[in-house]
Amino acid sequence: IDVSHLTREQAEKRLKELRDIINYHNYRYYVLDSPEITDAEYDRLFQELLAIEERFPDLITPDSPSQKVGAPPLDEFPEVIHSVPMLSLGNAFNDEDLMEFDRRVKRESGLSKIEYETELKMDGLAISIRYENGILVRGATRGDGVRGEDVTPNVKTVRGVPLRLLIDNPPPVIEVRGEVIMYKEDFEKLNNERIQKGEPPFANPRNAAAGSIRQLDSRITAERKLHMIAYGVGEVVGVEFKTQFELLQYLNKIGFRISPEVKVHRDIESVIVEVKRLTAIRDSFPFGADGIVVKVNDIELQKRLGATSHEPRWAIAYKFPAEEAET
Ligand SMILES: NC(=O)c1cnc(N)c2cc(Br)sc12
Repeated sequence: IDVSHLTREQAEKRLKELRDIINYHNYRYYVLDSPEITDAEYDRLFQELLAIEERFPDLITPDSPSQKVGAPPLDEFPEVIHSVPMLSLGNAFNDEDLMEFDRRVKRESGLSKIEYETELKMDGLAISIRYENGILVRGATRGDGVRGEDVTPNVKTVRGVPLRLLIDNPPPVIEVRGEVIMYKEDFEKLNNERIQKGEPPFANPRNAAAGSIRQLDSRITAERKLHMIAYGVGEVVGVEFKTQFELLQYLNKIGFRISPEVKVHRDIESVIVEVKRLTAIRDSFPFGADGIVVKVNDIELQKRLGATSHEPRWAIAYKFPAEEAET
């Protein structure tokens, strides 16, 4: 695409337009799963942006879509300290465990009625992405919950991760947490390629996602077709939420994929019905899901219940029964 006629001022204006247009179409395609333009039209826009940035490299901004294709390899990952620890979840394996969870929440809160929210538990790698004034500034792995690895260049390549939040007046700080996953079909294709090349196949999509996000060369990460599904927040300054359900709607609005099948329940009995329904359709999802996360919906109550040193008291993961070995 010939951009030689552009003055610097015209280039700056056109780059801003292209960033907004391309970032919007990324959201349509990877988050809403409903593209408005063809891949060819998208590629033309992307090539125009690259051509202008090549002529005016100092006009490249951190939220440019060109920053999603990866950067030269690192020697190692810097360390990140999570100001809000990334906790893991306690497990429930049957209805009685869920009833016991409900009894414990009622006992600890002194309430006789608890509203719950359910989401899928994706089988991937937990990631925390920090945005300052709407710009992606850091992506980190969970690590041990307090110390993780800075994998920012890699996180930028993940589908469904916006480099700039899609709202006009973004909060000063928001850390979005979610699971980086690889779709089952992309996992199969990747393993076939690896076997063709005499490389060891990955054992499962979770290992493939973890191995891909922890690549020192983020250009390799960019080829691995990773997706992110958001499910919570860490440090937040300047925005508040009343319920978990509202938090998820906000995350979706600012540019993230969220779990399919999110529901609010007036009691644990309703949760148990939903657990049965989702267990029956567990193989229908394009990514690995290893259970259902059951959360107290009211954020104020979540805070009151708090957490142990490594698990929240306001959430539990119902684990799907181990799948019978494929015969
Ligand atoms: N929907 C959710 O909250 C969710 C989904 N998938 C996961 N692997 C995890 C882990 C934590 Br901790 S929460 C959560």
